[in-house]
Amino acid sequence: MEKDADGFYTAAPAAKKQDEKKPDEKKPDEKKPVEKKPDEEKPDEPAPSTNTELINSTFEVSVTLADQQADSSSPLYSVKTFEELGLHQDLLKGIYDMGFSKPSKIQERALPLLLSNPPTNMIGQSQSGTGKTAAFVLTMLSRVDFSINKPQAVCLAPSRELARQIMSVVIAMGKFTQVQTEYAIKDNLPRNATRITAQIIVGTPGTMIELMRKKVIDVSDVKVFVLDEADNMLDQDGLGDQTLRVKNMLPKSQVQIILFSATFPDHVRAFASKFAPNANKIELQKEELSVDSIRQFYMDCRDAEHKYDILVTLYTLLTIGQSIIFCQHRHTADRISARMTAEGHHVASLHGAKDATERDEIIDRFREGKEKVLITTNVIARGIDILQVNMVVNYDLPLMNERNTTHSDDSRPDVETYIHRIGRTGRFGRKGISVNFVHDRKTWLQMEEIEKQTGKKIMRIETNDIDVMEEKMRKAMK
Ligand SMILES: Nc1ncnc2c1ncn2[C@@H]1O[C@H](COP(=O)(O)OP(=O)(O)OP(=O)(O)O)[C@@H](O)[C@H]1O
Repeated sequence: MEKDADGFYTAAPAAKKQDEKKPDEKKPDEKKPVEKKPDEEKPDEPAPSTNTELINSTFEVSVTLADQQADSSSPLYSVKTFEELGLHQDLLKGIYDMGFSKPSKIQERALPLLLSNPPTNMIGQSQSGTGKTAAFVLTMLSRVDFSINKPQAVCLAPSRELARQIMSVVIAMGKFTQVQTEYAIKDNLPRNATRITAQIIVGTPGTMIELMRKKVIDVSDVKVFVLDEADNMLDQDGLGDQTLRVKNMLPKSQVQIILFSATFPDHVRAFASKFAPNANKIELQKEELSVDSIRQFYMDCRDAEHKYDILVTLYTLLTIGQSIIFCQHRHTADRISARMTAEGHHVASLHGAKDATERDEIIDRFREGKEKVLITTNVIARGIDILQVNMVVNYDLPLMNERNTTHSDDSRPDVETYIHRIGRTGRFGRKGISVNFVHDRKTWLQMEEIEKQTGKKIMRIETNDIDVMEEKMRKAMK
């Protein structure tokens, strides 16, 4: 199969891990109030290594995997082949047609468990960009009886953008099968639709509930229920209620429940075990949560306005590959993009307040590389797989109060969302960098908490000398 313009199935060599240190004495003293941190307060960091090549998204996957074989701790490492995983010939053809030559570690470990009979539930965790989608898509495709024109597999995702992406994988992997598919996302079906006969349905919970309630989706033959970004889908502060309603509409027995995510915070893990009883579990240790191919940085900004100035200064660097800029609020995303556009820069903004058609157009343009810089909110923090994205900027750090609107004063950092946000880059062994903007004591402490919880160093890039800043960034991107 030809690769799409969005370059879904290409890969580049993995980044080498850097052993860099942020001097401890430069962190604010916990006991004393911390002043704003002007750049000159801290010495510069050691320059990152430049001995790797620029990301080349036209490299074939086999190159990446050959590289990865050497490191058995890599989430991309595998000793098995797809043939050994017992997949149907038509699915093998689909996989190879996508350019996959070997399973990744999560695929190697999860697929035998997912495909064994009788079907067993699964709670699977693996870092961002390591191939979880293929694991659950292959399971759905393997379990569907193509001679029956009724829904048999239902997959929920937290955003329409992710649902559309998952569907593109279903279609690509199922290319040599007779699979029929349908979306359950807003404004997709005609209002008078009466019955979906497709075997695999991918959507978001609200629309899925509506279609099941109206019996447009007949659930009686459903045998696989997948939650991608499962911790988010089950979180009572998020989509938990809706997801539970969908589950309660499915047949009580016979349904294999499959939960996948890069993160499973403790409070969700317990609920996940009830939601998917007796599940096989593949879990990550806390220190393994994010991949090492993402190099993390921060920039000291004097105040909120300085954040904007720095972002504008970074513009050329943001467009070397593609970049995603995450903001806390929709209005911030709109305001920054309007201002940058007025100043002659080319950026796009995407958030949940835009209508469905516009959202689809924006993400498609970004996928195709027609937009290089996307300013957005948490709406695309999870799952979105665009291989050319080599930089993520946390213009605002993610906070718990965005997740839980009933606790609007909760300014603790949302570490899970942080892990997912930076995971939009550095996918399947590619290199990527993330940059956090911090501008006062509060944001500094939030970032420090993220660093503590993820166990990964976040290195400083100075902002007081633009040339030095640019130079460092360019090096980091190599
Ligand atoms: N076995 C494989 N060989 C080569 N490329 C692969 C393989 N499996 C997956 N990929 C590619 O790796 C990229 C990341 O995969 P995927 O989107 O499934 O990651 P993920 O684990 O679901 O990430 P996230 O946690 O961000 O949702 C995709 O572009 C996918 O096509």
